[in-house]
Amino acid sequence: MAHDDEHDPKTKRSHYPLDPNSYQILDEIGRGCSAIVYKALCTTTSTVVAIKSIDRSTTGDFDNIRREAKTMSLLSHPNVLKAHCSFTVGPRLWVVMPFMSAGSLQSIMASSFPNGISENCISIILKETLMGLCYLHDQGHLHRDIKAGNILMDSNGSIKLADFGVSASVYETSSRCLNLHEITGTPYWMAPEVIHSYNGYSYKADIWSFGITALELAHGRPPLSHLPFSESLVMKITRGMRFSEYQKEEEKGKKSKLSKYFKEMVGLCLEQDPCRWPTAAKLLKHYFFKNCKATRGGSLVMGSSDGSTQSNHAMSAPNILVIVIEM
Ligand SMILES: Nc1ncnc2c1ncn2[C@@H]1O[C@H](COP(=O)(O)OP(=O)(O)OP(=O)(O)O)[C@@H](O)[C@H]1O
Repeated sequence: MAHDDEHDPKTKRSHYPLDPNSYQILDEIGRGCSAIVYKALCTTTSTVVAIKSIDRSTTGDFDNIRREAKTMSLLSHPNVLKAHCSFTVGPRLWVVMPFMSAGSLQSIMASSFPNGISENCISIILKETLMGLCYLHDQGHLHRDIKAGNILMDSNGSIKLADFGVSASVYETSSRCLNLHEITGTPYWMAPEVIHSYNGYSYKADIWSFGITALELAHGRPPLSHLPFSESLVMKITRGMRFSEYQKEEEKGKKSKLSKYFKEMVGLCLEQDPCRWPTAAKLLKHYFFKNCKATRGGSLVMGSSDGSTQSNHAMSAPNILVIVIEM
């Protein structure tokens, strides 16, 4: 049974001290553009946590970062990574959050599934991600950087949407409209309308990135990733990105490993006309997600490279070779 941090009294936000001396840094997990993420032990709660340490001096828009921390601490959904607390430590902002021991889907694929993961697993991962996205949209937030690198998994298979580094709260914009005339996100996953930016960023541009993420999980990399960033942008703008053409190219001479329901679902996300992109709630009702159960209903069991299966805790991302769903 997947463990739900938000509903565990041991991990309630108020239990986490706003004092750096209460955290013992154990390891560096990774580095992003302006942050270092550490695995740490909270000595007062005896809980392992992740701490995102952001350097104020190297971040242009510190307000945006504070918004990230604020947004993360106010959220409460099993599929959205919540911050336990945040506070400043000298020139840095520390954001304390649950530690997701299996890492991101991108790092899991890089170490064990370079050509993508099975459709059965994809359907569960995407359904959980979409439930998190639905919640964010309902709360008036855009994510703006949906990709496998921002979908985190813990050792018992629960999935959380993370990294609000570029998210924006719709309710914090003065006009309360959905046109945020900024280009943010990671180019391969960005919707053409965001690149054009004449329409601004809407909820539905998250849906485009969600569709790109589905393809990333299926093939191990996002479409056009063989091109440099700038070329991939030009291609999207000048030629439009036709999902059917991309899929034909991917499957040239091979038997398709993807079902018609997967292709149909992704096709909806990557419609050329943004008006036709479904909302997250509508997409969740798609047949592709009908028969897959969320992990809290059962448990994600991860098979190791020696062929054995383990229910949880003992697995580390590099050992994950097959993921089977036990219902
Ligand atoms: N709560 C967490 N538990 C475990 N690993 C995490 C957690 N949060 C982030 N990570 C990992 O830490 C690394 C750095 O994350 P971070 O969000 O700073 O940067 P990024 O997403 O790689 O890049 P960017 O700067 O573009 O956001 C990533 O590999 C990420 O998967």
